[in-house]
Amino acid sequence: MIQIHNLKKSYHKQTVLNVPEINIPEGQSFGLVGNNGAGKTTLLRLMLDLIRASEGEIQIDNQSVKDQEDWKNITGSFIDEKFLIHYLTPEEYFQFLAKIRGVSAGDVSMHLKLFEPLFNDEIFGKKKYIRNLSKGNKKKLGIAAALLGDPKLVILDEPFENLDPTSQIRLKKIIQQFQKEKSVTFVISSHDLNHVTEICDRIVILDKGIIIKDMEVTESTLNELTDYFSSSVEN
Ligand SMILES: Nc1ncnc2c1ncn2[C@@H]1O[C@H](COP(=O)(O)OP(=O)(O)OP(=O)(O)O)[C@@H](O)[C@H]1O
Repeated sequence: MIQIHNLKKSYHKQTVLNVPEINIPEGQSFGLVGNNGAGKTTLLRLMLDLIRASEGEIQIDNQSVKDQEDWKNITGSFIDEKFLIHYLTPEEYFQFLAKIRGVSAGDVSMHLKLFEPLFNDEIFGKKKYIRNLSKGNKKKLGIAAALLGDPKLVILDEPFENLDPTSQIRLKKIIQQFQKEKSVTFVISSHDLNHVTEICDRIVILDKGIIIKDMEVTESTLNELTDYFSSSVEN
């Protein structure tokens, strides 16, 4: 689904990301962890052609993200609040998305039904503009939007950040449902080691833009991650 080759990103001659090779097969849930400034968001932004690489290439579904367009039809994403349209209400935003993604009103309603427990009656029917939603509720809306229209690939930057504990558990269940029933490929960055090991099959640790570990998730992965991040505390 995603192929990364010789990827480098530099700012003012300083390399912030250097990834020789990553291949993410279809249906995999790929987790990205690393301390602040490790390069996680940079990698996700490069995947979505929001910034341009200094060297190298990313392909989604065998298409170069910087030169081709069709990959956009199969990709859903939520990186930050800038992805939303703040002067719309959530209802208007989903009507807009339905139009551009060719999703029927019935399918939008069915989709939003899946998110009802997560939305907790705080997002729709409140006559509020998106700009007036809380940080956590904006995030919930953005994730629901990313998953609309049966995307084959979904890219999420820190989806659990700013969500209350109940919402984190509800979101995890929704992601697991999409993994099981729709075989969506996920790329998820997170600082939450527990959640990321629960929902991902593979986890990559980035540090200063470099891949430190690339692990298939097993029963021992959470301990390995905890050991890795604790050792940085001791050093
Ligand atoms: N536009 C920019 N100009 C200069 N440096 C940048 C720019 N964008 C990102 N960087 C640098 O790139 C590095 C990686 O940043 P990035 O946001 O990808 O890290 P991250 O792993 O997502 O961190 P966090 O966990 O804090 O969100 C950081 O050192 C950051 O300062």
